[in-house]
Amino acid sequence: MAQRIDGRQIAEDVVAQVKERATKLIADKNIQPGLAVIIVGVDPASQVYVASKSKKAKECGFKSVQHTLPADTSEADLLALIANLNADKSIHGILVQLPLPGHIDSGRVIQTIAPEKDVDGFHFVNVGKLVTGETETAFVPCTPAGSMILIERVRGKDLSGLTAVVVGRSNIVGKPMASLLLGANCTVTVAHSRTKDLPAVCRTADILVAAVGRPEMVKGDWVKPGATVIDVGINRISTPDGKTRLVGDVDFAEAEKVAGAITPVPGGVGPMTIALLMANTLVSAYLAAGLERPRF
Ligand SMILES: NC(=O)C1=CN([C@@H]2O[C@H](COP(=O)(O)OP(=O)(O)OC[C@H]3O[C@@H](n4cnc5c(N)ncnc54)[C@H](OP(=O)(O)O)[C@@H]3O)[C@@H](O)[C@H]2O)C=CC1
Ligand SMILES: Nc1nc(=O)c2c([nH]1)NC[C@@H]1CN(c3ccc(C(=O)N[C@@H](CCC(=O)O)C(=O)O)cc3)C=[N+]21
Repeated sequence: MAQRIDGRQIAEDVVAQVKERATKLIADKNIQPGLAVIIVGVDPASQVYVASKSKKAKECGFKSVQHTLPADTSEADLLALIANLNADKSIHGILVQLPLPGHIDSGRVIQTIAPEKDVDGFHFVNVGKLVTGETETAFVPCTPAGSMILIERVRGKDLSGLTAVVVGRSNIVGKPMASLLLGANCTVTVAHSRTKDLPAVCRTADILVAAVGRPEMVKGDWVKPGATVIDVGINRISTPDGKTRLVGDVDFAEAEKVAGAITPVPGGVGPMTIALLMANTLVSAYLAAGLERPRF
């Protein structure tokens, strides 16, 4: 049976480090890291995530502000709020919860966030830095960055020469995940909906990352024996008793019989995403103070 990677525990370790360094920044420099989260409209699932982000930020000793805007907020009003937060010295991180309502151009919104406050790592400047290896000053998207920490906990820091397969090519998860693995000297394949014989491609992977949004798509016989499996998927499905439950993109019951190590859903990548958001906000505050970048 595969080792179960405890994302909740590892996320707690990261949060504890963030909190310690935030306390030091406040004591030594009188700078309190500040995170602003913007949510437009009231999607229940988004509200849960946003609430847990604000709670974690407070736990870390950050200033935490939340802007909840009505679903019919104009793009101009949202851009004006971002401009205010860009200019606000007490705010080091700005996160606009995605997806946004259809009448708002999310690309324009993301590119309006000052790159040095873009703790999601979605701005072109940060994307470019990641792809070119400028990781000293880049913000790396939280989900892939958190997934890398989980991979390193299992395989060690040296991933050179390992074969990695990332299923999914979104700008939020798949592409930055592939960049990080390539930066770590893995041989990387990015698979997607047009990939031929996906099971065979997946079976080549020493490290298999599933970021697809299809409940339990990756089956046990897609997994190379001993592989490290990172399940990014968060899918809410209905059960026969009329309730709902969260499942990943990997068929956990099957895959854990074959994999060397595997993340559960919930309790795997999800908590790491929130922990890395805190880490990125701390990094932003350190860089704004002219201090050396903390590493996680
Ligand atoms: N744990 C966390 O913190 C986070 C979890 N998530 C979850 O991760 C999952 C992926 O999110 P995201 O990247 O935003 O999703 P997107 O919908 O943006 O991207 C999905 C990707 O999967 C590919 N895909 C879809 N169907 C198939 C298929 N049948 N076979 C192969 N590839 C397929 C798509 O291919 P194509 O490009 O060809 O369409 C696309 O590249 C979701 O479940 C989401 O909820 C997301 C963010 C954070
Ligand atoms: N600008 C932006 N940045 C994001 O990072 C972002 C976003 N928009 N939009 C939505 C997605 C999704 N996302 C998750 C974060 C935490 C969990 C998480 O903590 N999940 C728990 C379970 C939570 C539950 O029970 O519902 C777990 O997996 O254990 C999941 C998903 C961040 N996202």
